[in-house]
Amino acid sequence: MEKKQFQAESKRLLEMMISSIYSQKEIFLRELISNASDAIDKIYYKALTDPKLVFNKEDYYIKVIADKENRTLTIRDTGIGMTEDELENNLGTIAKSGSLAFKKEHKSQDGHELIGQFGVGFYSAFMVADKVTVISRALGSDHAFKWESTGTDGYTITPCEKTEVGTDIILKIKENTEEENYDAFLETYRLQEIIKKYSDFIRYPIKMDVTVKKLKEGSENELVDVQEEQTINSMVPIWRKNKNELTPKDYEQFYKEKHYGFDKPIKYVHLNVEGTVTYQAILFIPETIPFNYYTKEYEKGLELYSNGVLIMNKCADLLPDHFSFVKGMVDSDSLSLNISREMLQHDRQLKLIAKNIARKIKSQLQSMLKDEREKYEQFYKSFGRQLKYGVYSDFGANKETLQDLLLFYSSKEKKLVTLDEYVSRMPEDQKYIYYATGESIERIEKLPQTEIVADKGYEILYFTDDIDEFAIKMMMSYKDKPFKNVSSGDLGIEAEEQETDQEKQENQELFDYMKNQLSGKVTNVKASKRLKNHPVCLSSEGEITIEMEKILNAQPNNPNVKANKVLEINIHHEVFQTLKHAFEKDKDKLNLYTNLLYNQALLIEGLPIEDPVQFTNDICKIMV
Ligand SMILES: Nc1ncnc2c1ncn2[C@@H]1O[C@H](COP(=O)(O)OP(=O)(O)OP(=O)(O)O)[C@@H](O)[C@H]1O
Repeated sequence: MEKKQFQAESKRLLEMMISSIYSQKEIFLRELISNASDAIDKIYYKALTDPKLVFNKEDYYIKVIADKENRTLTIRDTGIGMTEDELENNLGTIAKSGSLAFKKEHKSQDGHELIGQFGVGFYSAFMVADKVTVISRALGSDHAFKWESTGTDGYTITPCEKTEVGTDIILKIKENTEEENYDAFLETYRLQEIIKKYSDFIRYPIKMDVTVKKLKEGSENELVDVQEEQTINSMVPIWRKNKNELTPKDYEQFYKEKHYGFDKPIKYVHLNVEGTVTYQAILFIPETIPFNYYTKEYEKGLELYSNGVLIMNKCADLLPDHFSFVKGMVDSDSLSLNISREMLQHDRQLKLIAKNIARKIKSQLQSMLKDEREKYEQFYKSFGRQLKYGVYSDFGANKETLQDLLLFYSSKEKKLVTLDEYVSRMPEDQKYIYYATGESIERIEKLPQTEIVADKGYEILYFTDDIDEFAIKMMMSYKDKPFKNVSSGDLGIEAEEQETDQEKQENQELFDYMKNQLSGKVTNVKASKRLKNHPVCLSSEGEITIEMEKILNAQPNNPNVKANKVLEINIHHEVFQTLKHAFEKDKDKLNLYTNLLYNQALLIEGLPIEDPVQFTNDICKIMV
C-alpha cells in the first residue's frame, strides 16, 4: 500500500490547525456535522438539474454514534459521498474546499447555502482524535473507499465495502489527559449538548441512539433501559419561520430555551431583512435587569449564526453600548467569516447589520414610548440609566439618537416626561429647560433653590440619577433650549429690583465680611434672587455643580473636585435683619450666625458638615 505524504507546508498548517485555530475542542463536531449537511445539500442541488435524481428530504439524515468500548465516535451522513479522487483532493489537501468549488458551480437556492468554504474544518477532528477514518461511497458509484490518517504523518486510501451512498467519519477519541477530558466526547448527554448548541438549526435530522427508561413488556412498574433513536436538533430555526405562524408564546419559549434571561421579554422584534445585507434577527428587550448588568462582568452581544450554524455566542460588535441590554440573535449568509469561523474580520456586512439593528431597536423603543407608555416606563426604570450613559459617553456622539428616549420626573406633572413634552409646554418667555438635582424626588421637592423657578410657574425636571447632569451637560440644549440648573448663577428670570444702590452698598460690606469669615469654603456670599421663604442656600459658579462634586468625589479614584460654592442669603427673610444687626453691634455673633447658615446650607444640599461637633456647639450657644 502506497503511503502518500502531505506537502511540507500542509504538514505545518495541519499542526497549526490542530493546536491553535479553534479555541474550543468541542467545535470539531460542529465542523463535521456542517460537512455532512453540505454533503446532503449537494444531492439536493444535483437533483435540481438531474431529472433522474429525486430528492426526498425524509430519506436524508446525519447520525452521531458513540461507542465507548472502542472509543470511537462516528458521524454518518447519507450525503453525496466522495470518490477516490475526491478523498485525495479534498481531504489530502488542506485548505482545499470541495464545497467552495461546488458552490461556484451551483447557484444558491432558497436557503440551501453550503457552509464549507475554507477547506480546513475537517481537520479539527484531530483535536480530539488520534486517528480519523473516512469511509465514503459517492453518489452514482459502486465502489467505496477508506481514507485513514493519524494526523501529520500522512494518509492512506484503500478500497472498502459500503452498501449505502454517503460518508462515515470515524474518530478514534484520544485518551484523557490532565488538561482535557476526552471521554466527554463519547458521552451521549455531552454530545447532545454540543449538537444543540452549534447545530440545532441544521436542516436535516441529526440522530442519536439514546438510552431511555421504558416499562418492561408485561410489567406494570418495572422499568428497563431501551435504546431509542432520537432526533436531537430542532431543524427549522424559529427565525426562518413565517412571522404570521408564530405566537408571542413561541418567542417567549425561544427566549427561555436560549437562556437569554430568566424573566419574560418586555418586547421582541423579528426581522427579516433583504437588500444590501440579508439577515434574519430576533431581538428581545428584557423585562428586568440582569443581576450583573451595571458591572464590568456583564457581556453585551447577540448570538451570531451563519447559515443556521452558531458562529459566536456574544457578538459584541452587533450592539452599541447604549443598547447593551438587548438579547437575541442574528443569522446571515452574507458574512465573510475567518478561517476558525469564530471571529469575523472587520466585516463591512457586519457593520451594516449592526447599524440596521441599532436603528430597529431605537424605533421599537420609540413606538413603545408612544403607544405603550406604562411598559416603556417599566423598561426605563431598568435601563434608562444605560440610555443616559449612552448620551454622555463617546463625547456625546449618540446624543441625537437617544435624546428622545429619555424621561425625567417633572415638578408639575408629578410623573416622568420626555424632553419634547417639556419643551412643548414651555411658556413663551421661558428661556431654559430647568432642572434640579438631588438624591430623591422628595429631597428635591424641598430644595429652596427651586422656589423662584417654581413660583414663576416653570416646570422643573428632577435629576436623581448620578449620570443625569453629566448627560445633560453633554447635550447642552434640546430643541435650541439650553438646560439650566436651578442652583446656577444666572437663572434667566428677571427679579424685581428691590434693593436701592445704598442698600446694595451696605449689604455688600456685610457679604464681604461673611465671605472673609468663610474663606476657603465659599467663593462668594451674595443676595439671592431665587429664594422666597428660605433664608439661605448654596449655589455654584462655573462648570462644576455641587451635585457633580458629590458624584465625582464618590468615585474610587476620588479626584477631589470642588465646585465653586456661593452662599446665597435671602435679604427679605427676617434672619437677614438679625445678620445686619449683628454686623453693626456684635461681630462675634455674626461669625456664629455665618457659620450656622453655611452649615445649614450644606445640610440642605446633602453635603457633609465639616465639623459636626462645632455645629452642635454653635446651636447650643444660641439656645442658652
Ligand atoms: N461528509 C462529507 N461528505 C462529502 N464530502 C465531504 C465530507 N466532509 C468533507 N467533505 C469534502 O471535503 C472538503 C474539505 O472539508 P473541510 O471541512 O476541511 O472544509 P470545508 O467544509 O470545505 O470548509 P470549512 O473549512 O469552511 O469547513 C469539503 O469541501 C468537501 O468537499
